[in-house]
Amino acid sequence: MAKKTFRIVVLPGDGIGPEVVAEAVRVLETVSAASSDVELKLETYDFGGCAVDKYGIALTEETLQACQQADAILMGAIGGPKWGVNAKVRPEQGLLSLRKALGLYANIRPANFASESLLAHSPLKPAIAQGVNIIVVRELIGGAYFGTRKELGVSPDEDAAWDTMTYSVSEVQRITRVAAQIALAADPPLPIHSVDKANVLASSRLWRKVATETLQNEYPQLKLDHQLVDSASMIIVANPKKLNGVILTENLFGDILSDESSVIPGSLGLLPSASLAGAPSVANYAELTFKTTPGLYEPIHGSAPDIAGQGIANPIGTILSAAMLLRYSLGMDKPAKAIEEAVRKVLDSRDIGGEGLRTADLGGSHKTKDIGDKVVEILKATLMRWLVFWSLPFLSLTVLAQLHPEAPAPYYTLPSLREQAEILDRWRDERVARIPDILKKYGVDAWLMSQREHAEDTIWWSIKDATEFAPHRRTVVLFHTNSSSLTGHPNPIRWVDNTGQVWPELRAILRTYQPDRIAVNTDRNIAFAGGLHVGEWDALHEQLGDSWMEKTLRTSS
Ligand SMILES: NC(=O)c1ccc[n+]([C@@H]2O[C@H](COP(=O)([O-])OP(=O)(O)OC[C@H]3O[C@@H](n4cnc5c(N)ncnc54)[C@H](O)[C@@H]3O)[C@@H](O)[C@H]2O)c1
Ligand SMILES: CC(C)[C@H](C(=O)O)[C@@H](O)C(=O)O
Repeated sequence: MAKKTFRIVVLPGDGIGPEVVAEAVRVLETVSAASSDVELKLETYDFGGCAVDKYGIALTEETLQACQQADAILMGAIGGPKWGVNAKVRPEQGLLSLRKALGLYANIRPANFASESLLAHSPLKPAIAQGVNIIVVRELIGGAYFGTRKELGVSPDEDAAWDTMTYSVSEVQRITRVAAQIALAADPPLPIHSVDKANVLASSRLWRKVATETLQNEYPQLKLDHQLVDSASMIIVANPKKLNGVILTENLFGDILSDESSVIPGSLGLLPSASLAGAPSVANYAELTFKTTPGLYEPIHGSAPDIAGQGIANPIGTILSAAMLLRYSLGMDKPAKAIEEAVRKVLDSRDIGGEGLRTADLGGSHKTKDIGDKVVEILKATLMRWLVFWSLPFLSLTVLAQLHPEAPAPYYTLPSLREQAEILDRWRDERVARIPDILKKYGVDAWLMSQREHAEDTIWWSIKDATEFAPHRRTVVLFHTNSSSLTGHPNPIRWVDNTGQVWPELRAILRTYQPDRIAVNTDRNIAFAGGLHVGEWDALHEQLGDSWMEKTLRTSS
């Protein structure tokens, strides 16, 4: 089978950029070489100060075109004193143009500990820093960065300069949706802290209103609070865990707050970032419907001119950016996790079984390349273990065939029907055990399924006993969260009804349990086998009455 090819543009940039990118590139090459179905094609282009020196501009047409055609971009860092704030052409302009041209409106910057062993390096006391897990979701192509501006010395008012901070409803809606998707990807979902300056700025009042409405209307299960940016910046140093979850904020505030929170885990050199043109991919690359989410991935630090050229920069932030690239743009979550695991092992101290490697920013003397070598070594071992594991049946058949060239083709026997039923029931138990968490994730307290013989809910087939063929005359099932007042009852509670007794029992249970939101499967299009059919919906309504039906939430199965 032909390998699926992903095109990755690499922009090493300036200062320590090329040094840290070289290590992340080796990591991606390792993943590509070990994969039997994916090939990562990496192409390097000039971007930033190095492009200013060669071509007079930071972002050439050729580089822009390559980025537009790529599945994802890996960047190092750009800028430096050579092209400082007073320079005619600044590399930073190239980065802003690239973000705008690619529509990279969602900047995701996690701040957490890649290894618990780094706690001592935090500028905060360990008790305050331990457990910090903040993901800043920063709007990246609006606000003061891209509003109209006037420089000093330009008429009409030559003594003045200004920038304007503008936001539209749709710009706030789309970044709020990305924050919500990221919050929902965690289990349980993360709270969202929206940060603004609504007590002063008009654009912040719009931000607060639209973020609130979008979350209330589209993601009512998520928790939202609002913080003013000045107080949020105090909380980040005084009690950062209070902001654990997703910080949703506009471009300029996000630039500042993400730098502030990023130093908590010990060094700027540790943290990755992603800039996306849409919500991160949740599908796997092997699924038929998979589509890449274009994105640019870079460490959160700059070009660190003070240490450039010495081979001592910390490459971890860039290596973790490569992991984010695999996960968010290419749908390759498994190798992404393997990279994160290898990084943790490299950083974990020796007394807990890690390698304890440290670059100078973390008080050590290991070089950039030492860290890359070790990450690659551990990653290779993991990927090799997977390869052997998956090819074991194939290998043993090949060996068998060689030992007995005349032997008939080997075949597998199925287990007995009783053993098959035991296996199927074990799978069923695993599925049902996940349901309470799924209910919590989607913010419902219960899930009610009612059905008749010959009008079965499709979900039925995945939760029934292996030896059951169809629901009885009427079968009603009520799933609940284990943390509810129904703890002690089986989950699900199930009634097989031939006498009509189910309804009083169900009403009694609901009265004791008092769920606020009850999910019910219905499907208007697939009358039978797609959830409740019309007659059963009416029966439910008649038996439960309006007050309970108002608490139901119709979900299409
Ligand atoms: N996205 C980007 O490319 C980006 C981001 C921020 C700054 N910059 C640019 O980078 C240049 C330098 O900016 P700055 O000095 O304010 O910030 P910086 O992040 O480059 O450096 C700040 C401090 O952190 C240290 N540091 C940063 N990354 C490190 C790493 N991987 N390992 C070890 N130590 C590391 C540096 O040595 C320096 O002491 C400026 O031109 C700025 O505009 C670029
Ligand atoms: C280099 C600069 C333009 C950039 C920004 O301000 O967005 C940087 O600080 C960042 O956070 O990536």
